[in-house]
Amino acid sequence: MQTSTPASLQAHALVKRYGDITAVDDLSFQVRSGVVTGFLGPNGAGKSTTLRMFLGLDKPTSGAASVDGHRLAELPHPMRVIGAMLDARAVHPRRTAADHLAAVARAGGVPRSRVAETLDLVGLAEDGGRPAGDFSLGMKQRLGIATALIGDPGIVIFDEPLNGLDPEGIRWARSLMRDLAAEGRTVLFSSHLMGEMELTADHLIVIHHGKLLADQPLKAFITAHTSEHVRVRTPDREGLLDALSHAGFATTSDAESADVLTVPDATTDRVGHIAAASAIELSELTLVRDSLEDAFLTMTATDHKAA
Ligand SMILES: Nc1ncnc2c1ncn2[C@@H]1O[C@H](COP(=O)(O)OP(=O)(O)OP(=O)(O)O)[C@@H](O)[C@H]1O
Repeated sequence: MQTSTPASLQAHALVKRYGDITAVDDLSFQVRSGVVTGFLGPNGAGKSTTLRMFLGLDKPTSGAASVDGHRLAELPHPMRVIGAMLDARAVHPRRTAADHLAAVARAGGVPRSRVAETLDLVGLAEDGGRPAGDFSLGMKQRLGIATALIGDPGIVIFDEPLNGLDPEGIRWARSLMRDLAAEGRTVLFSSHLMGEMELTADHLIVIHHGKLLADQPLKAFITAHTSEHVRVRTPDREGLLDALSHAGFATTSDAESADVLTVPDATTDRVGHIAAASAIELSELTLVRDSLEDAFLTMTATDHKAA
């Protein structure tokens, strides 16, 4: 696939109100090419509304959502610049997958040869002649992704692309997004599957109540909003509690199993050494790092209290 000139998405002081509801509230961020950017936020945070404004499907109340420095309406061949999958179910059920893609290609001034290429790319080469209404949810997702890619765009937006995909499909979609970014494209996707986002995204944009909460590399986000602790299991709980306390560690017990202790701000080397020095037997010694999900829940919970 060919990559067009460097592409990016830019939200500038973007606001969208629906009556009394402020769905998007003074949002500014930029999405870079060559990396996979995850768009994260709780239900109702304003993700879909923001994506719709980039695609010209919703008009900002104020501010601007630009694609390659332009409003979408100003681009002569938008489908060759940006492709999106917002709702994979938005396909006529009696139309075949190939006919659906051919109609989209025709409307976008894209050569018909892209239909077979794109069906192949998403693993539907054998299913192009079948009505989309007969497709499973996972196959519809693949067709939605094909629709986004038909114009060979430099920018792709996927809203919940992993919904309905089986484990093999999820792995496929993950590597597709990574490949698209490696080709220099701009990839923005939203997902509620945070484990998947952690495996797929390089960069995160986090919003809550329509406002920007974070715009940073995924690893930096996790480091900034989580902590590490040592989990240690011992048959001599009292002895270890005593030894750790003497060494200045504030230890908490696991609510579910009394023989498990949690030691914040410690290393496994240090805890292992303290235990050995007191001849205390350990049956487990693990450094536990919080996940993206932990980081996200911590951050949105904090913000909720502050709001
Ligand atoms: N057409 C509309 N009319 C009125 N309110 C709307 C409309 N579209 C969205 N909203 C409201 O705007 C807010 C943001 O919705 P949006 O769908 O953008 O959130 P989201 O982050 O995509 O949520 P989800 O993860 O649940 O899809 C919500 O309060 C929603 O009810």
